[in-house]
Amino acid sequence: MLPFARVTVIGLGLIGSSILRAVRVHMPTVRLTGHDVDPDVRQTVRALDLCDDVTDTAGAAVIDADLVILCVPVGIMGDVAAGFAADLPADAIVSDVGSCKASVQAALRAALPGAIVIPAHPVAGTERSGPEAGFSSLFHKRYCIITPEEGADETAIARLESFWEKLGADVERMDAAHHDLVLAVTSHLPHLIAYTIVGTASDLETVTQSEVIKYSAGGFRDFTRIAASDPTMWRDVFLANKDAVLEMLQRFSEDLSALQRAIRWDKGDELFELFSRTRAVRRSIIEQGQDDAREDFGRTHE
Ligand SMILES: NC(=O)c1ccc[n+]([C@@H]2O[C@H](COP(=O)([O-])OP(=O)(O)OC[C@H]3O[C@@H](n4cnc5c(N)ncnc54)[C@H](O)[C@@H]3O)[C@@H](O)[C@H]2O)c1
Ligand SMILES: O=C(O)C(=O)C[C@]1(C(=O)O)C=C[C@@H](O)C=C1
Repeated sequence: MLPFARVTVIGLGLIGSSILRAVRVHMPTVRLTGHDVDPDVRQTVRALDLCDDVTDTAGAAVIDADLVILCVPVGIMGDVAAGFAADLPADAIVSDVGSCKASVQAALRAALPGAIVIPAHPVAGTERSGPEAGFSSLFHKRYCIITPEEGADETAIARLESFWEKLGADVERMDAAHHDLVLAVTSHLPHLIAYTIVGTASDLETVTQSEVIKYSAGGFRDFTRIAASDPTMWRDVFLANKDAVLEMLQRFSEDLSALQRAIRWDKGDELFELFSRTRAVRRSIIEQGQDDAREDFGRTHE
Protein backbone atom coordinates (compact mmCIF):
# COMPACT_ATOMS: atom_id res chain seq x y z
CA MET A 1 0.00 0.00 0.00
CA LEU A 2 1.20 3.53 -0.80
CA PRO A 3 1.91 5.77 2.22
CA PHE A 4 0.58 8.88 0.41
CA ALA A 5 -1.70 9.47 -2.59
CA ARG A 6 -1.03 13.19 -3.18
CA VAL A 7 2.47 14.55 -2.68
CA THR A 8 3.46 18.22 -3.01
CA VAL A 9 7.07 19.33 -3.42
CA ILE A 10 7.97 22.97 -2.80
CA GLY A 11 11.35 24.00 -4.24
CA LEU A 12 12.00 22.15 -7.50
CA GLY A 13 15.80 22.18 -7.66
CA LEU A 14 18.25 19.27 -7.35
CA ILE A 15 16.56 17.58 -4.38
CA GLY A 16 12.94 18.52 -5.11
CA SER A 17 13.15 17.41 -8.75
CA SER A 18 14.95 14.20 -7.73
CA ILE A 19 12.06 13.40 -5.37
CA LEU A 20 9.56 14.01 -8.20
CA ARG A 21 11.53 11.75 -10.54
CA ALA A 22 11.96 9.03 -7.92
CA VAL A 23 8.23 9.07 -7.01
CA ARG A 24 7.35 8.73 -10.70
CA VAL A 25 9.60 5.64 -10.91
CA HIS A 26 8.69 3.95 -7.62
CA MET A 27 5.11 5.14 -6.93
CA PRO A 28 3.76 6.05 -10.39
CA THR A 29 0.12 6.39 -9.28
CA VAL A 30 0.89 9.14 -6.76
CA ARG A 31 -0.46 12.54 -7.83
CA LEU A 32 2.44 14.98 -7.84
CA THR A 33 2.18 18.75 -7.45
CA GLY A 34 5.13 21.14 -7.48
CA HIS A 35 5.76 24.80 -6.77
CA ASP A 36 8.89 26.95 -7.07
CA VAL A 37 9.19 30.69 -6.55
CA ASP A 38 11.26 31.01 -9.74
CA PRO A 39 9.07 31.13 -12.91
CA ASP A 40 11.96 29.77 -15.04
CA VAL A 41 12.21 26.72 -12.77
CA ARG A 42 8.44 26.19 -12.99
CA GLN A 43 8.69 26.41 -16.77
CA THR A 44 11.54 23.86 -16.87
CA VAL A 45 9.66 21.45 -14.61
CA ARG A 46 6.60 21.72 -16.84
CA ALA A 47 8.72 21.16 -19.96
CA LEU A 48 10.38 18.11 -18.36
CA ASP A 49 6.93 16.86 -17.31
CA LEU A 50 8.16 16.02 -13.80
CA CYS A 51 4.77 16.36 -12.09
CA ASP A 52 1.04 16.45 -12.72
CA ASP A 53 0.57 20.10 -11.69
CA VAL A 54 2.96 23.01 -11.28
CA THR A 55 1.32 25.86 -9.37
CA ASP A 56 2.25 29.55 -9.28
CA THR A 57 1.70 29.82 -5.52
CA ALA A 58 2.65 27.61 -2.57
CA GLY A 59 -0.92 27.81 -1.20
CA ALA A 60 -2.40 26.32 -4.38
CA ALA A 61 0.20 23.54 -4.27
CA VAL A 62 -0.70 22.27 -0.78
CA ILE A 63 -4.47 22.62 -0.89
CA ASP A 64 -5.26 18.90 -1.31
CA ALA A 65 -1.89 17.36 -0.38
CA ASP A 66 -1.42 14.56 2.11
CA LEU A 67 2.38 15.02 2.15
CA VAL A 68 4.14 18.36 1.63
CA ILE A 69 7.95 18.31 1.33
CA LEU A 70 9.88 21.55 1.56
CA CYS A 71 13.02 21.46 -0.61
CA VAL A 72 14.10 25.09 -0.33
CA PRO A 73 17.27 26.53 1.31
CA VAL A 74 17.18 26.04 5.11
CA GLY A 75 17.15 29.80 5.87
CA ILE A 76 13.72 30.32 4.27
CA MET A 77 11.90 27.13 5.34
CA GLY A 78 9.87 29.03 7.99
CA ASP A 79 8.82 31.85 5.64
CA VAL A 80 7.80 29.41 2.91
CA ALA A 81 5.75 27.35 5.39
CA ALA A 82 4.06 30.50 6.74
CA GLY A 83 3.10 31.33 3.14
CA PHE A 84 0.99 28.18 2.74
CA ALA A 85 -0.15 27.69 6.38
CA ALA A 86 -3.70 28.94 5.72
CA ASP A 87 -4.19 26.46 2.82
CA LEU A 88 -2.71 23.36 4.50
CA PRO A 89 -5.21 20.52 5.13
CA ALA A 90 -5.34 19.68 8.86
CA ASP A 91 -4.34 16.04 8.31
CA ALA A 92 -1.46 16.72 5.88
CA ILE A 93 2.06 15.74 6.96
CA VAL A 94 4.69 18.43 6.41
CA SER A 95 8.31 17.40 5.98
CA ASP A 96 11.51 18.91 4.59
CA VAL A 97 14.91 17.83 3.30
CA GLY A 98 17.05 20.51 4.97
CA SER A 99 20.72 19.74 5.61
CA CYS A 100 20.43 20.80 9.25
CA LYS A 101 17.47 20.03 11.45
CA ALA A 102 17.14 21.86 14.81
CA SER A 103 16.67 25.37 13.38
CA VAL A 104 14.42 24.15 10.55
CA GLN A 105 12.31 22.18 13.03
CA ALA A 106 11.87 25.30 15.19
CA ALA A 107 11.02 27.47 12.16
CA LEU A 108 8.42 25.00 10.86
CA ARG A 109 6.91 24.56 14.30
CA ALA A 110 6.52 28.35 14.66
CA ALA A 111 5.11 28.80 11.14
CA LEU A 112 2.68 25.86 11.33
CA PRO A 113 1.24 25.67 14.86
CA GLY A 114 -0.83 22.51 15.27
CA ALA A 115 0.34 20.93 11.99
CA ILE A 116 1.92 17.46 11.74
CA VAL A 117 5.61 18.22 11.10
CA ILE A 118 8.12 15.37 10.65
CA PRO A 119 11.53 16.71 9.47
CA ALA A 120 13.89 14.56 7.40
CA HIS A 121 17.27 14.77 5.70
CA PRO A 122 18.21 12.55 2.75
CA VAL A 123 22.00 12.38 3.04
CA ALA A 124 22.47 12.39 -0.70
CA GLY A 125 23.31 15.14 -3.12
CA THR A 126 25.79 16.60 -5.54
CA GLU A 127 27.45 19.96 -6.14
CA ARG A 128 24.89 20.78 -8.81
CA SER A 129 21.58 22.63 -8.47
CA GLY A 130 18.34 23.24 -10.33
CA PRO A 131 15.66 20.96 -11.79
CA GLU A 132 17.83 19.66 -14.62
CA ALA A 133 20.44 18.39 -12.16
CA GLY A 134 18.06 15.95 -10.44
CA PHE A 135 17.93 12.21 -11.08
CA SER A 136 15.67 9.41 -9.89
CA SER A 137 18.32 7.17 -8.30
CA LEU A 138 19.78 9.90 -6.06
CA PHE A 139 18.38 8.39 -2.86
CA HIS A 140 19.05 4.76 -3.71
CA LYS A 141 20.99 3.08 -0.87
CA ARG A 142 21.61 6.45 0.77
CA TYR A 143 20.58 7.26 4.33
CA CYS A 144 17.53 9.37 5.02
CA ILE A 145 17.59 10.61 8.62
CA ILE A 146 14.20 11.37 10.16
CA THR A 147 14.27 13.69 13.20
CA PRO A 148 10.81 13.62 14.78
CA GLU A 149 10.15 15.69 17.89
CA GLU A 150 9.47 13.81 21.11
CA GLY A 151 5.86 12.70 21.17
CA ALA A 152 5.42 13.03 17.40
CA ASP A 153 2.66 10.93 15.88
CA GLU A 154 4.02 7.38 15.29
CA THR A 155 1.68 6.70 12.36
CA ALA A 156 2.85 9.86 10.60
CA ILE A 157 6.51 8.91 11.21
CA ALA A 158 5.91 5.39 9.87
CA ARG A 159 4.24 6.77 6.72
CA LEU A 160 7.16 9.12 6.04
CA GLU A 161 9.64 6.31 6.67
CA SER A 162 7.76 4.11 4.23
CA PHE A 163 7.79 6.92 1.63
CA TRP A 164 11.60 7.25 1.79
CA GLU A 165 12.10 3.48 1.80
CA LYS A 166 10.06 3.26 -1.39
CA LEU A 167 12.46 5.79 -2.95
CA GLY A 168 15.28 3.37 -2.11
CA ALA A 169 16.68 5.08 1.00
CA ASP A 170 17.86 3.46 4.23
CA VAL A 171 15.89 5.27 6.92
CA GLU A 172 17.29 6.07 10.38
CA ARG A 173 15.87 8.10 13.25
CA MET A 174 17.89 10.66 15.20
CA ASP A 175 17.41 13.52 17.60
CA ALA A 176 17.70 16.85 15.68
CA ALA A 177 20.53 18.28 17.82
CA HIS A 178 22.54 15.07 17.49
CA HIS A 179 21.95 15.04 13.72
CA ASP A 180 23.33 18.59 13.48
CA LEU A 181 26.51 17.67 15.38
CA VAL A 182 27.14 14.54 13.32
CA LEU A 183 26.49 16.28 9.98
CA ALA A 184 28.62 19.26 11.06
CA VAL A 185 31.65 16.97 10.97
CA THR A 186 30.69 14.60 8.12
CA SER A 187 29.24 17.15 5.68
CA HIS A 188 29.39 20.79 6.75
CA LEU A 189 33.07 20.94 7.84
CA PRO A 190 34.29 19.18 4.66
CA HIS A 191 32.43 21.80 2.59
CA LEU A 192 33.97 24.60 4.67
CA ILE A 193 37.44 23.14 4.16
CA ALA A 194 36.86 22.78 0.40
CA TYR A 195 35.60 26.38 0.13
CA THR A 196 38.68 27.54 2.06
CA ILE A 197 41.31 25.59 0.14
CA VAL A 198 39.90 26.52 -3.28
CA GLY A 199 39.55 30.15 -2.14
CA THR A 200 43.16 30.21 -0.90
CA ALA A 201 44.42 28.66 -4.14
CA SER A 202 42.49 31.14 -6.24
CA ASP A 203 43.86 34.06 -4.15
CA LEU A 204 47.36 32.70 -4.83
CA GLU A 205 46.83 32.70 -8.58
CA THR A 206 48.50 36.10 -8.99
CA VAL A 207 51.59 34.82 -7.13
CA THR A 208 51.79 31.51 -8.99
CA GLN A 209 50.87 32.84 -12.45
CA SER A 210 47.83 30.61 -12.90
CA GLU A 211 49.83 27.44 -12.25
CA VAL A 212 47.53 26.38 -9.41
CA ILE A 213 44.61 25.84 -11.77
CA LYS A 214 46.81 24.59 -14.62
CA TYR A 215 48.48 21.85 -12.60
CA SER A 216 45.54 20.96 -10.39
CA ALA A 217 45.53 17.19 -10.25
CA GLY A 218 43.47 14.64 -8.28
CA GLY A 219 43.48 16.11 -4.78
CA PHE A 220 42.71 19.72 -5.64
CA ARG A 221 40.20 18.69 -8.31
CA ASP A 222 38.23 16.70 -5.72
CA PHE A 223 38.07 19.80 -3.53
CA THR A 224 36.87 21.96 -6.45
CA ARG A 225 33.87 19.65 -6.96
CA ILE A 226 32.73 20.20 -3.40
CA ALA A 227 33.58 23.92 -3.55
CA ALA A 228 31.31 24.29 -6.59
CA SER A 229 28.28 23.56 -4.36
CA ASP A 230 25.40 26.02 -4.27
CA PRO A 231 26.33 29.29 -2.50
CA THR A 232 22.80 30.05 -1.22
CA MET A 233 22.30 26.56 0.16
CA TRP A 234 25.63 26.51 2.00
CA ARG A 235 25.47 30.09 3.29
CA ASP A 236 22.17 29.10 4.92
CA VAL A 237 23.53 25.80 6.32
CA PHE A 238 26.51 27.46 8.04
CA LEU A 239 24.36 30.20 9.56
CA ALA A 240 21.59 27.79 10.61
CA ASN A 241 23.96 25.21 12.13
CA LYS A 242 26.37 27.77 13.56
CA ASP A 243 26.93 26.26 17.03
CA ALA A 244 27.69 22.72 15.87
CA VAL A 245 29.89 23.92 12.98
CA LEU A 246 31.88 26.27 15.25
CA GLU A 247 32.38 23.47 17.79
CA MET A 248 33.68 21.09 15.10
CA LEU A 249 35.81 23.85 13.56
CA GLN A 250 37.46 24.44 16.94
CA ARG A 251 38.39 20.74 17.18
CA PHE A 252 39.61 20.79 13.59
CA SER A 253 41.78 23.88 14.17
CA GLU A 254 43.42 22.23 17.20
CA ASP A 255 44.17 19.08 15.19
CA LEU A 256 45.54 21.18 12.32
CA SER A 257 47.86 23.02 14.74
CA ALA A 258 49.10 19.67 16.07
CA LEU A 259 49.87 18.58 12.50
CA GLN A 260 51.67 21.85 11.84
CA ARG A 261 53.82 21.24 14.93
CA ALA A 262 54.57 17.65 13.87
CA ILE A 263 55.80 18.86 10.47
CA ARG A 264 57.87 21.69 11.96
CA TRP A 265 59.64 19.35 14.44
CA ASP A 266 60.10 16.44 12.00
CA LYS A 267 57.77 14.13 13.95
CA GLY A 268 57.44 11.62 11.09
CA ASP A 269 55.99 8.92 13.36
CA GLU A 270 53.10 11.22 14.34
CA LEU A 271 52.32 11.98 10.69
CA PHE A 272 52.56 8.29 9.77
CA GLU A 273 50.27 7.26 12.63
CA LEU A 274 47.58 9.81 11.63
CA PHE A 275 47.73 8.98 7.92
CA SER A 276 47.43 5.26 8.72
CA ARG A 277 44.34 5.90 10.85
CA THR A 278 42.69 7.99 8.13
CA ARG A 279 43.44 5.36 5.47
CA ALA A 280 41.62 2.83 7.70
CA VAL A 281 38.57 5.14 7.87
CA ARG A 282 38.39 5.25 4.06
CA ARG A 283 38.71 1.45 3.88
CA SER A 284 35.90 0.90 6.36
CA ILE A 285 33.61 3.26 4.38
CA ILE A 286 34.31 1.23 1.22
CA GLU A 287 33.79 -2.08 3.07
CA GLN A 288 30.37 -0.89 4.30
CA GLY A 289 29.42 -0.19 0.67
CA GLN A 290 28.85 3.50 1.50
CA ASP A 291 30.82 4.75 -1.47
CA ASP A 292 29.26 2.66 -4.24
CA ALA A 293 26.38 4.98 -5.12
CA ARG A 294 28.66 8.02 -5.17
CA GLU A 295 31.08 6.33 -7.56
CA ASP A 296 28.20 5.29 -9.81
CA PHE A 297 27.01 8.89 -9.73
CA GLY A 298 30.44 10.21 -10.70
CA ARG A 299 30.64 7.95 -13.74
CA THR A 300 27.20 8.92 -14.99
CA HIS A 301 27.30 12.67 -14.50
CA GLU A 302 30.86 13.97 -14.92
N1 LIG B 1 22.35 19.75 -2.67
C1 LIG B 1 22.54 18.77 -1.80
O1 LIG B 1 23.54 18.03 -1.91
C2 LIG B 1 21.53 18.52 -0.71
C3 LIG B 1 21.47 17.26 -0.12
C4 LIG B 1 20.51 17.04 0.88
C5 LIG B 1 19.67 18.07 1.29
N2 LIG B 1 19.78 19.30 0.71
C6 LIG B 1 18.85 20.36 1.15
O2 LIG B 1 17.85 20.44 0.16
C7 LIG B 1 17.34 21.76 0.06
C8 LIG B 1 17.33 22.17 -1.40
O3 LIG B 1 18.62 22.08 -1.93
P1 LIG B 1 18.89 21.85 -3.49
O4 LIG B 1 20.26 21.32 -3.59
O5 LIG B 1 17.76 21.13 -4.11
O6 LIG B 1 18.91 23.37 -3.99
P2 LIG B 1 18.53 23.96 -5.43
O7 LIG B 1 19.14 25.32 -5.47
O8 LIG B 1 18.86 23.01 -6.52
O9 LIG B 1 16.94 24.10 -5.33
C9 LIG B 1 16.30 24.96 -4.44
C10 LIG B 1 15.03 25.49 -5.12
O10 LIG B 1 14.27 26.22 -4.16
C11 LIG B 1 13.64 27.28 -4.86
N3 LIG B 1 13.21 28.30 -3.92
C12 LIG B 1 13.95 29.23 -3.30
N4 LIG B 1 13.18 30.02 -2.55
C13 LIG B 1 11.90 29.56 -2.69
C14 LIG B 1 10.65 29.98 -2.16
N5 LIG B 1 10.54 31.02 -1.34
N6 LIG B 1 9.54 29.27 -2.52
C15 LIG B 1 9.62 28.22 -3.39
N7 LIG B 1 10.80 27.82 -3.93
C16 LIG B 1 11.92 28.47 -3.58
C17 LIG B 1 14.71 27.76 -5.81
O11 LIG B 1 14.17 28.55 -6.87
C18 LIG B 1 15.32 26.45 -6.28
O12 LIG B 1 14.70 25.99 -7.47
C19 LIG B 1 18.19 22.61 0.98
O13 LIG B 1 17.51 22.80 2.19
C20 LIG B 1 19.43 21.77 1.23
O14 LIG B 1 20.01 22.02 2.48
C21 LIG B 1 20.67 19.54 -0.31
O1 LIG C 1 28.15 14.74 -2.67
C1 LIG C 1 27.96 15.91 -2.50
O2 LIG C 1 28.26 16.74 -3.35
C2 LIG C 1 27.37 16.41 -1.26
O3 LIG C 1 27.84 17.40 -0.82
C3 LIG C 1 26.22 15.73 -0.64
C4 LIG C 1 25.95 16.09 0.80
C5 LIG C 1 27.14 15.63 1.66
O4 LIG C 1 27.83 16.45 2.24
O5 LIG C 1 27.33 14.42 1.73
C6 LIG C 1 25.72 17.55 0.95
C7 LIG C 1 24.76 18.06 1.73
C8 LIG C 1 23.69 17.28 2.21
O6 LIG C 1 22.85 17.78 3.11
C9 LIG C 1 23.79 15.87 2.01
C10 LIG C 1 24.75 15.34 1.22
